[in-house]
Amino acid sequence: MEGVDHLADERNKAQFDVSDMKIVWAGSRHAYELSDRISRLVASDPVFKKDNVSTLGRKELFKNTLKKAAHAWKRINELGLNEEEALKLRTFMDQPSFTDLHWGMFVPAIKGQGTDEQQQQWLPLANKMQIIGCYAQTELGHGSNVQGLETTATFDHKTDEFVLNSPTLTSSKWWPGGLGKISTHAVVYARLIIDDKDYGVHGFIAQLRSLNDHLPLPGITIGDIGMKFGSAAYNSMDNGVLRFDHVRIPRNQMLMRVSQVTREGKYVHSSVPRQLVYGTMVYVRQIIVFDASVALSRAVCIATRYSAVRRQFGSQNGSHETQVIDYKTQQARLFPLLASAYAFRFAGEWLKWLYTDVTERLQAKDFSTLPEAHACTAGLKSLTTSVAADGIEECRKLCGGHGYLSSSGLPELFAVYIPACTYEGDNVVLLLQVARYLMKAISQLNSGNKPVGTTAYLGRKEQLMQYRSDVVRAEDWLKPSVVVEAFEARAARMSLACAQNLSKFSNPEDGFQELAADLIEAATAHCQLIVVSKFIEKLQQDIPGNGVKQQLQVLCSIYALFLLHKHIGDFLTTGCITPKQGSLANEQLRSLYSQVRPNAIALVDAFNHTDHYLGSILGRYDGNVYPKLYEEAWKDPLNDTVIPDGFHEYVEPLLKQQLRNARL
Ligand SMILES: CCCCCCCCCC/C=C\CCC/C=C/C(=O)SCCNC(=O)CCNC(=O)[C@H](O)C(C)(C)COP(=O)(O)OP(=O)(O)OC[C@H]1O[C@@H](n2cnc3c(N)ncnc32)[C@H](O)[C@@H]1OP(=O)(O)O
Ligand SMILES: Cc1cc2nc3c(=O)[nH]c(=O)nc-3n(C[C@H](O)[C@H](O)[C@H](O)COP(=O)(O)OP(=O)(O)OC[C@H]3O[C@@H](n4cnc5c(N)ncnc54)[C@H](O)[C@@H]3O)c2cc1C
Repeated sequence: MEGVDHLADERNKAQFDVSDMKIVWAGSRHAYELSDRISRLVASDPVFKKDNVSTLGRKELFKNTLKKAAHAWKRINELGLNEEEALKLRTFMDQPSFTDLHWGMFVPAIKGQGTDEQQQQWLPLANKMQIIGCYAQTELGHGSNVQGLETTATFDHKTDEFVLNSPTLTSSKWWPGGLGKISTHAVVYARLIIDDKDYGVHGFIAQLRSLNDHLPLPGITIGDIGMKFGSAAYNSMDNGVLRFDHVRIPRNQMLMRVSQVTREGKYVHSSVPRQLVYGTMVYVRQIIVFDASVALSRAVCIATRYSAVRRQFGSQNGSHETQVIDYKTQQARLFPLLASAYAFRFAGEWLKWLYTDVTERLQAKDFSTLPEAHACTAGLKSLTTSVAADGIEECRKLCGGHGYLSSSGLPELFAVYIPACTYEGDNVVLLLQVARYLMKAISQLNSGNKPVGTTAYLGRKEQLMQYRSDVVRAEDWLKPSVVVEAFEARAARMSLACAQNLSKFSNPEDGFQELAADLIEAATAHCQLIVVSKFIEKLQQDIPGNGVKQQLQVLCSIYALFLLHKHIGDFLTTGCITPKQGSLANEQLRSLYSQVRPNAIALVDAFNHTDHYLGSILGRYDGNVYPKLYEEAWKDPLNDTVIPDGFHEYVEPLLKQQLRNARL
């Protein structure tokens, strides 16, 4: 029934004020109002309609994306939107496009690695979109191993230029988004060669296409790398291939904040750490953590609303069947994901703070927190994207058969989201970076170097090795200090065990390779500890709103105890808890699920997703699922005609043949 709220009863059950929770989720009243206003603006604009994208062919899809990107830019200018509002508008457009890389990586790379002069030269052009840029780092042969890149930038003393070259097939740039068809410029990562000496990988600004006719400049071979996973998904993006055949660029197009090449061809390294060449990745990884909470929240919102609408079994004397959300198995699969979406939101908020702090310190030439920022962004990017990707697929299964329909929104969300586990650093490779950071922190304990930041707990090594949980009742697991101590002890013991095993190898690198699987488990335990701790810290703040804090406390406990239950092997084998304490945690978890149940719909309403952004019939705000599913089926192009194309050509002759055979 149109106009009826089928989920009204569910909404009435809520024990907290959903409008206050919306503000907590958004981060502030300002962020909520901005997000609410821009999401509605996009939803009401017919150009941003997206319900047909999954039936478009690649070329049509790409053209449709260009149209939307251009329209977004037009609206941003017409409405005079600021940077924050413009970013939201592009987010709610919800179709990956070249502009993501232009604003998300090209511009930040120039800001982070360019000198003041270079910023003055390039940023005004980029900010007005008079040039469009991408981030060309990965090659056909190397992605994770950045030091292994093969593209060269050789200094020519005579002409004061660099010569960009792709010496091998494997040195072809491969993957950069926006590169394939649209970018006019790129930040290209290449090995700097001066007088036959290799100075390693540096960033260079290169023009790729003419600003007059958009054709590739001489010496440049460029194109799209082809279809990717899914139908629409990331195929709206022109991930590209690029080869240079001795292409010349002026010397001042090397990004020179970290190191410089003088007119005389002298290489000068400034006081800035060389790792700042990787700074754009740190910036984007931090955004990706926040984005993981959004992606997961969309899937959870769809699965939760649909689970309240869907009924199976349990009818007695003609009464309603049971809502599937009331099945304990459904709750045990769904509610930890709901809790994770909130947990990642707060971890993302904290990471944004950490990133801002490290950026301010860098300006003041304090580089001390850079390793911590790298380890935290790498680790949390890995943890949150893996959980979000698996979580979206779990939400599809939670919606049964209808979850597999394109109109559920879940297949598209999954297909577009899963590369997050790979781009900006493969998740395993990034966890190994965290493990290196942890092993380094442990190796420095004996030299009196007190670990700080997220590794501070390792400084209490002796105490954590003695730790035994004192939980005696299920409710004890609700105490934040009890949870944090157990997670700290587990993480510390796993890391210390790795460090001890590493010390048995004469060559530490051999040991690191051999123990890599254990090391990533230790790194995961460390990252989970960070997320749990940041959730608990959030709850120590003043959180206004009727019942809001109580709901968040329940979600925080679910997040922590679900992890404890899932990784019970770690907690038991490290001797942090006993089997009895493990089963008490599980008992508490069951009780927490029952507490979430009446609030579940309101907790997903608090994400404030519009129906346009969700793009899901199963997740509609009004819960009017069946009539809309039925209506949508008839819109499929196959239903344009009663008899499909090809029937007369291929199937009818078969049927006729059978008929003839039968008559004979
Ligand atoms: C305002 C607008 C915003 C718009 C929104 C934007 C959209 C955002 C959403 C994104 C959505 C879609 C975008 C998708 C686009 C995808 C883009 C890409 O994928 S770009 C390519 C990304 N590539 C990678 O991530 C490669 C992964 N590999 C690496 O990062 C490294 O090479 C590494 C770390 C694996 C290798 O390290 P290794 O140890 O072998 O090498 P080094 O010798 O280089 O390092 C030694 C030393 O340095 C430390 N280190 C490493 N990395 C960093 C870093 N980034 N920062 C600081 N320090 C770093 C390392 O720990 C070692 O330290 P040490 O103390 O010596 O042990
Ligand atoms: C959709 C998408 C968009 C992208 N956009 C861009 C872009 O705009 N610009 C850009 O420059 N790049 C981009 N990339 C490339 C991306 O950054 C790389 O694919 C990513 O960094 C992973 O590197 P790889 O492909 O070399 O994987 P590989 O390193 O080859 O990984 C293959 C396997 O090997 C494992 N492995 C690798 N090294 C180790 C190790 N040391 N120890 C243990 N296991 C290891 C990995 O875990 C993985 O299982 C994009 C990629 C995708 C999918």
